[in-house]
Amino acid sequence: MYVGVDCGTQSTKVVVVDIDQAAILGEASRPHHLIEGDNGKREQDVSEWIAALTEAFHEAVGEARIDAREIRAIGVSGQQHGMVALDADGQPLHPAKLWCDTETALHNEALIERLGGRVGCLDKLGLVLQTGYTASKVAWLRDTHPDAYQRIATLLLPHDYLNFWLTGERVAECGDASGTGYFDTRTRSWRHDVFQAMAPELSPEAVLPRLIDSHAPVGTVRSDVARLLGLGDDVLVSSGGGDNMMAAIGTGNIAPGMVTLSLGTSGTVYAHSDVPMEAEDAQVANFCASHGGWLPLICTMNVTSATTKVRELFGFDLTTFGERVASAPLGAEGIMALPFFNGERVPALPHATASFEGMTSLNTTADNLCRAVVEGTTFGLRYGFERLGELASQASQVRLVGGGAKSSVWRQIVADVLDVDVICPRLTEAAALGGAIQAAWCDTQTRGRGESLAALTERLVEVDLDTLTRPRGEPVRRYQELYQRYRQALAERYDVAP
Ligand SMILES: Nc1ncnc2c1ncn2[C@@H]1O[C@H](COP(=O)(O)OP(=O)(O)O)[C@@H](O)[C@H]1O
Ligand SMILES: O=C(CO)[C@@H](O)[C@H](O)COP(=O)(O)O
Repeated sequence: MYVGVDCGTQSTKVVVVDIDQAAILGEASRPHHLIEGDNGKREQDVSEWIAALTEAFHEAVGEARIDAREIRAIGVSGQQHGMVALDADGQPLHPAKLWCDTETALHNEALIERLGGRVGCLDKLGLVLQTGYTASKVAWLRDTHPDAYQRIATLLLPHDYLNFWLTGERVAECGDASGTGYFDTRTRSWRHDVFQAMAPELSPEAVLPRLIDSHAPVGTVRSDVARLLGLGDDVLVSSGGGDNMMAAIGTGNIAPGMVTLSLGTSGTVYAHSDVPMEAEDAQVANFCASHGGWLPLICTMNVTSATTKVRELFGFDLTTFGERVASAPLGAEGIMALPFFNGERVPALPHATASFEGMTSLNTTADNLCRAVVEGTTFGLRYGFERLGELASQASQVRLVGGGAKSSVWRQIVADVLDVDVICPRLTEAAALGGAIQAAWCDTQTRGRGESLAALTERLVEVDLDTLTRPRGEPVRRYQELYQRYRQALAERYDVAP
């Protein structure tokens, strides 16, 4: 029996998987609260992650009707890029600053310049720093909270922190480490020189966690945590990884030829690559995968965060929201949303704000505004999909995950806007499933059975044929025109090349 945990932006999900029966026996989630500020601040209290994990774990195990002592290993997935700065006692020095925090955008720009611009970043890191990466958050802490900064003993990412809570070990792995901004994604190693340029008072040898391979264990669960969760002795914790890396595993995207697209708080599009990607476009992040290989990725900051904002304005539940989107005509009668409620990463517009264009006294209806925000976020993903070049365009099918993938009308909009077949895995909580699969891989590698990751994903990742959605001729053509209008708006308003 294996457990996968995914600490996303809005909630922590837990799944219980029986790999012998190839069955998902239980799943549960608990929400987190976001600490927001007008200046782009997006933070979370790490104790909420622990509480959510613990509660969701008990519920998922209960639903699975198993004894928790049957669990052999746990794999943890986490929202990428967040900064968890710990003191010498392992206590957080500040709430976790999240991937979607844009308060640190100016620090990011300064770091890029310090590293020698786009060329210097590529040379040192194999990717160009983007708003939200961990490095700018460390620089921000140094500027704004020098006392806390001076006391940093360990710098972890969100999933590293949960691994630390589970095991007491301060460890990192290459997939999530790729998004720190002080890690060379080609050689899969920390860049101490880059770290020191950003944080000269700290010793990288001391504060950066030990790197392990994706299939290696972080350690075993500490006895007090084992008691809290009802686990037996010697429960392994696998390396885990960033949520996109783990969702790659959970969608079977571990070899070339497949694309995963996530409609979560963020929107992401990514594909496996056997070699590091030398992207022309700085917006493509050449991340390492958490299963070996690389996972070139683009990320937009406004997907369900934007749709939720509009949905809640009208007081709609998810079902009503889906019905309203479906009942508005394609193109929302001329209303187009640039949904940058939280700035944007791709395209790089950290200070942008959201706008709805083309509103008149006749077309300004709740239905049209709901449809426009879904279409606008999907246009953003098409922009990202195009940046991935052949890696995306050669895919014959896109695997759709994240909360928004549960909406059939949104699946159709994605298929029509991207002009590609889309399908969901049976478990759309793909990052949590990826955690459980990686845990099984780690356990069987460590304890003898030696099952390959490919064999495990083949057995455990199942697509849901009922969700297969194909692009339709006329809507594809109409969305092509509307996407051009979206690009035109980006060019006029923000100088993004058309
Ligand atoms: N049927 C649906 N239609 C639109 N949005 C949905 C639907 N179901 C869930 N969501 C949204 O998905 C989001 C959660 O997605 P998830 O991938 O779990 O996010 P994260 O991992 O970033 O926390 C929530 O904002 C939720 O409102
Ligand atoms: O920053 C990125 C990817 O680079 C985001 O994808 C985060 O990893 C958050 O993921 P979700 O909470 O939206 O799943």
